[in-house]
Amino acid sequence: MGSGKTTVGRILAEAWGVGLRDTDHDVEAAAGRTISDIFVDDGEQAFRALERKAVADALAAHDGVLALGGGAVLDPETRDLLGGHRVVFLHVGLSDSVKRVGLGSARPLLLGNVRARVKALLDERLPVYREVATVTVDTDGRPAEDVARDVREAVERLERDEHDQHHEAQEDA
Ligand SMILES: Nc1ncnc2c1ncn2[C@@H]1O[C@H](COP(=O)(O)OP(=O)(O)OP(=O)(O)O)[C@@H](O)[C@H]1O
Ligand SMILES: O=C(O)C1=C[C@@H](O)[C@@H](O)[C@H](O)C1
Ligand SMILES: [Mg+2]
Repeated sequence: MGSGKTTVGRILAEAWGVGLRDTDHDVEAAAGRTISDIFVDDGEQAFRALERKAVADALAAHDGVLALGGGAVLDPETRDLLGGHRVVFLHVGLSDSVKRVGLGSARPLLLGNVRARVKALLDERLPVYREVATVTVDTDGRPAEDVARDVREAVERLERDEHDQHHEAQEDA
């Protein structure tokens, strides 16, 4: 949370001339309720199911940058949906994360002691984020523009490599 998905996503979408979609926004639009209300009324499991559907729908319909909810990759089926896509992990440490989300956060998973909750979530999730990511960029103490440039260079490098490998394979055939 607060790693810069929306901010960096917007810069990238503009640079590539594509659209930006955000599954948190899609879930709220589809449910006609806020994420906080969904968590309070129906619980996290119900939210993850709506989120999984939002990710599947977005991947099927949207050819651009997709910002995922911070916990989307915790769901194994959502992780499977991401196979074959470029997944960017914007790494943020405890102190920058807390600064960015604000101590008075309305996020359902941060209720209580924000710093302690962010630490627990980071500890628990880091291994999953690292496993799912094809590109990882550190965001601590760095402007969003610099982060976006690193993501762009890394993704474009991957695409060049894939393109070259594809041509080499064709030449060998
Ligand atoms: N690299 C950065 N350095 C400093 N502040 C940043 C950086 N990236 C984003 N921010 C600021 O941190 C806040 C959260 O950023 P943003 O909304 O982009 O994060 P997010 O990952 O989309 O969060 P969420 O979990 O709510 O979806 C915003 O106020 C944004 O301006
Ligand atoms: O980290 C999380 O689990 C969440 C992050 C937000 O993007 C929202 O998807 C929701 O508040 C849950
Ligand atoms: Mg966001």
